[in-house]
Amino acid sequence: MSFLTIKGLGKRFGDFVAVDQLDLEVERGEFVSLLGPSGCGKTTTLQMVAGFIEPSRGTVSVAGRDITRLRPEKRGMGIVFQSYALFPHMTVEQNIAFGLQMRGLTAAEQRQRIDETLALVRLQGLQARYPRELSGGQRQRVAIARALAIRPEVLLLDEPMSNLDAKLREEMHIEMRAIQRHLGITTILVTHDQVEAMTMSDRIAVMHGGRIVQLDTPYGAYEHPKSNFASTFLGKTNRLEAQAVGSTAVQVETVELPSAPHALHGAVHAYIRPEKIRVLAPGQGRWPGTVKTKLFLGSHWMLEVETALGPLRVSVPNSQALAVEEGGAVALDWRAEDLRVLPRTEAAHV
Ligand SMILES: Nc1ncnc2c1ncn2[C@@H]1O[C@H](COP(=O)(O)OP(=O)(O)OP(=O)(O)O)[C@@H](O)[C@H]1O
Repeated sequence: MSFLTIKGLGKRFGDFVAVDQLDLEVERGEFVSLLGPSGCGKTTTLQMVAGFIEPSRGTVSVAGRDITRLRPEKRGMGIVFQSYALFPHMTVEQNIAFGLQMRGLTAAEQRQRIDETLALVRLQGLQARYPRELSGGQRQRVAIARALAIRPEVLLLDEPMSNLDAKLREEMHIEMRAIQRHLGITTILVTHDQVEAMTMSDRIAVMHGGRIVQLDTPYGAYEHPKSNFASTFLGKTNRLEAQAVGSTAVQVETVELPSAPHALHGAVHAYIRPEKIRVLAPGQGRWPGTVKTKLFLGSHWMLEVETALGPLRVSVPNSQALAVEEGGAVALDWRAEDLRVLPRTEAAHV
């Protein structure tokens, strides 16, 4: 049985359905991200799990116990918000100690817990500082320390990295993931940042319109998106308007393209990721093209190539020699199984 179970959870604000019949089972020690665009219902879902918003329907259970009507402070959950919500008039140590005092730990127990937690988030030596005397990254560590100090069974993270600069954010993803694994703490992260979700999660719940439209490993969600929404929201992709032909091909304009196996008929979308396309010398691949744009992005080049199928974005790793310039002729090719096929129309909410 799963550790954290969300069943038929829904929230209406007046006539507006913010979260619609959401089901999710999270295993003990698992890290699951709720990933989706602004307004898809991620935060509302997290707030219902935390107990700050009362659900219109459905239940939340932890270890088999229904906690849907339990007050937030009785749920034993650690929470880190985007704003960190530190107490400005308290030192780092006092911020961390607050939850421990509320739980009645003795002074000696508090001391030990604070020292352990400061070491865990690498903040030793800063316990006497006030939040205003810390950098953004340090403040975020205090917020994480405060959530972890109470040894929660469940950790809820609401866009906790979004105020950090890109480099620090990347470091924190790796560090936070290591801490979460080390403690084996069941975690739900809310984010609209797909890299964040992919780096940290065991599984990603892709959300759209108040529902989970795909629940998968990061690799599965990226490589095998099950909807047009998931396909375009996670990573970059080229989308072709096509017609299904048999079960292993599609037709684009008058051109037939072998594809990954599908069971579709009629109008479809065919997707090919930029990094799945190979750039070859003219005549050496199936699709002749002209390079319209060539951008250097550090780890890779991004090309836009005009072809008979339309403009295609192609990503070429920096490790690969790329002799072609803008205006130059190339040939493109890819493996049939990398051309994914999905229905063109989806249910209204997907
Ligand atoms: N108290 C409220 N009253 C009315 N509508 C609300 C309320 N809270 C949220 N909503 C609406 O519910 C929808 C979902 O909001 P929610 O904050 O859960 O989205 P989100 O996916 O977390 O987005 P973001 O990433 O922008 O925070 C939004 O359309 C929002 O406007």
